[in-house]
Amino acid sequence: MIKPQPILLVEDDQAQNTLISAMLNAANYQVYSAFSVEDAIVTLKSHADIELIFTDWKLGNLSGMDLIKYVRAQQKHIGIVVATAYGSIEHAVEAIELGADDYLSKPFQRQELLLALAKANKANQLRLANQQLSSQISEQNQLVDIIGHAPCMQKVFQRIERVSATSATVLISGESGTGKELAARALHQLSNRSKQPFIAINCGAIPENLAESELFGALKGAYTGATQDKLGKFAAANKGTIFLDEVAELSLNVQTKLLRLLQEGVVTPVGDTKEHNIDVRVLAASHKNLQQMVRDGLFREDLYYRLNVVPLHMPPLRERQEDIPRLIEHFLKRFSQQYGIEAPQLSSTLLKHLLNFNWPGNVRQLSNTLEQFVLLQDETELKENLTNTANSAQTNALFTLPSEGLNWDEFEKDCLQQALNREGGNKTQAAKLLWISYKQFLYRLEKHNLN
Ligand SMILES: Nc1ncnc2c1ncn2[C@@H]1O[C@H](COP(=O)(O)OP(=O)(O)OP(=O)(O)O)[C@@H](O)[C@H]1O
Repeated sequence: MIKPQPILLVEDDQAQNTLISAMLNAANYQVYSAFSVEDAIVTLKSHADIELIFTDWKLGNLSGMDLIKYVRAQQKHIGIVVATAYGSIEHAVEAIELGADDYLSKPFQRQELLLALAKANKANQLRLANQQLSSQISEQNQLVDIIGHAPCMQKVFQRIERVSATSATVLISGESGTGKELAARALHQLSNRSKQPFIAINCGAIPENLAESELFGALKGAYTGATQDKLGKFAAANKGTIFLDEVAELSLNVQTKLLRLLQEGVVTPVGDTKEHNIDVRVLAASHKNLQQMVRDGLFREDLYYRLNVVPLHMPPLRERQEDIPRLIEHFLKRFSQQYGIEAPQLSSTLLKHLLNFNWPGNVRQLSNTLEQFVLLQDETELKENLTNTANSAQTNALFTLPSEGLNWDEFEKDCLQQALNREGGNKTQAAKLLWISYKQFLYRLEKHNLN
């Protein structure tokens, strides 16, 4: 036998109440009877399982209208059917406008009553499904602290959610300011390591000669100035997550040690002979093309594959313009709270400006721009700044050929020579400076007899 469905019957006429109760009981409803609006509210509060109400319109001092208002204000998923006096269509209209699902005009047949209740049940289910859907949608507007609703961001969210439960290494790519560190933090926060440390390191900011001891630790006396044992970042992040930003900047020597950690789960501090076990999840990021660096012999291929178990690409802001209004709202709120200043209103022309700008510095640039706007509240200056950035980006992007032209061979030779001079004859570094592979660099040196 199907479990009876709880229903609240609100009818102030004792005889009617008993009659309708009997009809409903026979149709497998579990009836809670109330004789006034106040009575009904008390019953609703004490029986959270009630999802259906059948109420009379006229109820002493109050009316069905007050009950509908109360229920809808509580946003409860409750189906409501109202019984109105014969001929009072205006009450029926009012009831529906206020959120009742159906009405019955008195007198009504048993069959009509059951049909109206079935309709209200259906409407109720739809409301519930809609609310679940919209709460899912609003979840997808943001994952931890990452805001984004564009389809490309939804893919990012899905991937983060899928791999956050694992300890898989993730290589996060994307231009500067696209939220790579934010994604790494989200991966950590959604993992079961979230209570353990999250350590972010900018590999490009550590001097090459200190990188090994910074990351893997060092024993006292291992190098000049090591007056005591030094705990490496990996050991500090034990059981947690380490985020290696600008991983492309690590020297080949450090890359080798990192590979050993990823393969064996051990580190050897500088000056130590023993290996130490470390349980750390490694996340890495780079805005450089690591695959190209592998081809150029600047990044270990085996390490690249170890890091790139799960690739995660953060799209540039210009490819998800639809997210800009949401981000603007987020940053205006954040900075106005941070500085205790009321958020300024954006004019529609400024908004258009912000939407059409191509944001070479991505979300970071948008955030900085809005921080300045909150502080200065100067729309003209903001527009000017954006225009200047756009112009300078354009000038930087293009090399201006002198009007008289140039001797290409001489120009190339000059660049090679200057790069060598600047890097003290170090060909690997000189090649990097010119953004060409080491092989290409050697080839060009030979071409110009610069060997
Ligand atoms: N989707 C986003 N939602 C909200 N804030 C964001 C988003 N993306 C980036 N930000 C904010 O923009 C700034 C830059 O983000 P983050 O440092 O994560 O970028 P990044 O890609 O790691 O940059 P870099 O390569 O220069 O280190 C931070 O203040 C971050 O909070």
